[in-house]
Amino acid sequence: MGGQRPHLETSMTPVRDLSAGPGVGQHVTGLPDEGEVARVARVDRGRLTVLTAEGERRVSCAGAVHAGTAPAVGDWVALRGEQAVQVLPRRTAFVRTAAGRGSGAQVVAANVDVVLVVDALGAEARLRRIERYLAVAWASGATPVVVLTKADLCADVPAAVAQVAEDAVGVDVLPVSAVTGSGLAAVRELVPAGCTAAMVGPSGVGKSSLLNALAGQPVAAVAGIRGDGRGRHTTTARELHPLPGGGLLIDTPGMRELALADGEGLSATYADVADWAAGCRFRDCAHRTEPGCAVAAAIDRGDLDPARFVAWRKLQAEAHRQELRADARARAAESARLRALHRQLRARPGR
Ligand SMILES: Nc1nc2c(ncn2[C@@H]2O[C@H](COP(=O)(O)OP(=O)(O)OP(=O)(O)O)[C@@H](O)[C@H]2O)c(=O)[nH]1
Ligand SMILES: [Zn+2]
Repeated sequence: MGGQRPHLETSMTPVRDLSAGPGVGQHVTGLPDEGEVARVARVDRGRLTVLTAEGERRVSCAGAVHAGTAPAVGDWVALRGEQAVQVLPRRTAFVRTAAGRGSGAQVVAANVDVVLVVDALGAEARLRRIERYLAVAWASGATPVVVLTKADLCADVPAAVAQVAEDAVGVDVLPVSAVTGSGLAAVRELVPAGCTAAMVGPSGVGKSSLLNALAGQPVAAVAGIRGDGRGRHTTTARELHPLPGGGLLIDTPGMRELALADGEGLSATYADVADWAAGCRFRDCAHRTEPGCAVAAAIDRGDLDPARFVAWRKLQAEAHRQELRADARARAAESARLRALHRQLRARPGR
């Protein structure tokens, strides 16, 4: 979704970067409205909780913001006084297409660099489920990493990691335990200063525990010890959490529900790409250098985001690999049958 970063006045001293993007406190030029920028940490009913160099603030949205792009967690907004007057261009965006009814696409998190696809090692790895989250992550423009929690409950961590790694082509897979702290350092390294990460994954796999462990303090309520039943975040209203290393971690209910809402699977996520591909001249078009390739044409015209195409192709390749694996088993069975037949023929006297 490669939006342009706003041009920054380089003579200004950066105050503190609230992880990659315009430095907080810097002035942003090249925008209709000049002003201080801040990072959206929460959105409720049109009011924003934003992080600035001075700390957390609550601001309202100016009319122009109401009319234009609705701010999401992770957005950079230009402030004027106590109002957000503009949403700055996004680098990446997690989009939830509202099922049915025409409320359209909703951005649930913006400017995420790394997506932690969280699943637990305690139970059988859910490969299809992880794939679905990976598809959504790739589509956002961010880079996914699989984080397998509850390593302390797993008897053979390397084997479980290898199984997921074999399936999640080109994606790092990291085991971690919020209980023993093993693997936490490697996850922290994924979210250094200047980086914004977000978590996706089903309920109960340990996302809140992971966030607390990474933050080094309890910022999110963990199942079983959240007492008042008044919702997930009991100690803070933020959905964007600064980590000790300088990075930021987004944990918002919208992200948590993302892939579950998208149960129809990959074809629905990438229906547009499949539509373009159906228009190629050759039925077996690989969408590389073939003449009459409708996908390449759509990319050239700017109708199809190349990152989205790459994501789609990765998933296609993965589906193809699964088929080949099934095929290989079928071929092995077939050649065993033929070998047996040949042995019988050779053994037959008087050929
Ligand atoms: N043994 C072990 N248990 C863990 C670990 N991480 C989380 N848990 C437990 O797993 C349960 C769920 O943890 P949460 O952190 O609330 O999971 P969540 O993904 O945030 O769940 P939701 O808030 O429902 O989305 C809790 O009982 C945790 O104590 C871990 O690394 N090891
Ligand atoms: Zn093509």
